[in-house]
Amino acid sequence: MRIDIVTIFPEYLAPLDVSLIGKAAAAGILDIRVHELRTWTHDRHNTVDDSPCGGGPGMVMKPEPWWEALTGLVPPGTEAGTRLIVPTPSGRPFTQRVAEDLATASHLVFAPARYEGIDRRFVEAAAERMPVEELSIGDYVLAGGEVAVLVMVEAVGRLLPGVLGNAESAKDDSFGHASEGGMAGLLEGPVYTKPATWDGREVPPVLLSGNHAVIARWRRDEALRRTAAMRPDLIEGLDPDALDKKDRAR
Ligand SMILES: N#Cc1c(N)n[nH]c1-c1ccc2c(Cl)cn(Cc3cccnc3)c2c1
Repeated sequence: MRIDIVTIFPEYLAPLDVSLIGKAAAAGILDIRVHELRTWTHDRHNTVDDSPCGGGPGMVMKPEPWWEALTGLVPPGTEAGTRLIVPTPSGRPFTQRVAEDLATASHLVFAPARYEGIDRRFVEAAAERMPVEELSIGDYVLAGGEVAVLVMVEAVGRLLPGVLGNAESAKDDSFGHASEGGMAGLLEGPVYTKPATWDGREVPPVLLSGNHAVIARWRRDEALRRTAAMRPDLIEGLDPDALDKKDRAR
C-alpha cells in the first residue's frame, strides 16, 4: 500500500518512521510519503490560508494548493484504487470497520489540514475524481488533522498482511468482528507477567496452572466482565452467534 500525506507540519508525522509502521515501511509493505503542502504554492509567502468568506473566526485553507498537491500525487486517469481521507471534527467516526475497509485500498492520500479546515470546494472537486472519506477519530477536539492521520495509518497499517507477526494476529482485536470462541468484539481482560507475587499481590493462580483450556475460559470470562463494565454497548452489539453456551450462562 502506498500512503501519501500532505501537511504543513511534516515533522508531525515523524512517528511513522518508528516501530510497527516504520518496520513495515522498511520492509516495503508500506510506501509512506510525507509532503509539505507549501510545495504547491507559488507566491512569495507560500500562502496556504485566507480569511473565511462570510466572516467568522480563524482562517480557512485555500483550495488551490491542495488541488495541485492531489493532482500532482494522483495524476488524472490514475485514480483507480486511490481514496482521499480528510480528517475533520465533522466527519463520520473512524472505527475498526472503517480501518478494515481502508486496508483494502492500494493507495491512500491523507489531507490533514489546519486552521478551520479546507475550502469545501476542494473536497467537492476531489469527490468527482475519487472516493473521499471525511473521518473523525473521536468526540474530542484536536488542533488539526495530523494526529488523526497517525491514528488512522497505524490502525490501517497493522491490518496489512505481514505487518503483525504471527504472535500478534489482528484476528482477535478488541474491536474486530466477534467470532465464536475468539476474543474479537470484546475488550482485552487483565494481563500479568512475572514475578508471581509483587507488592503482596498474586498472579491469578489459574494463569500458572498450565491448563490451557481453563486459562482460555478464564480469559474469556474476564474479557466479558471488563467489556460489560467498561463498554456495555459492545455487549449489546455482539453477534449472538459469537457468544458460546458458557457465555450465555454468565
Ligand atoms: N479527525 C479529527 C478531529 C477530531 N476528532 N477532533 N478534531 C479533529 C480535527 C481534524 C481536522 C482539523 C482541522 Cl483541518 C482543523 N482542526 C481544528 C478544528 C477544531 C474544531 C473545529 N474546527 C477546526 C481539526 C480538527
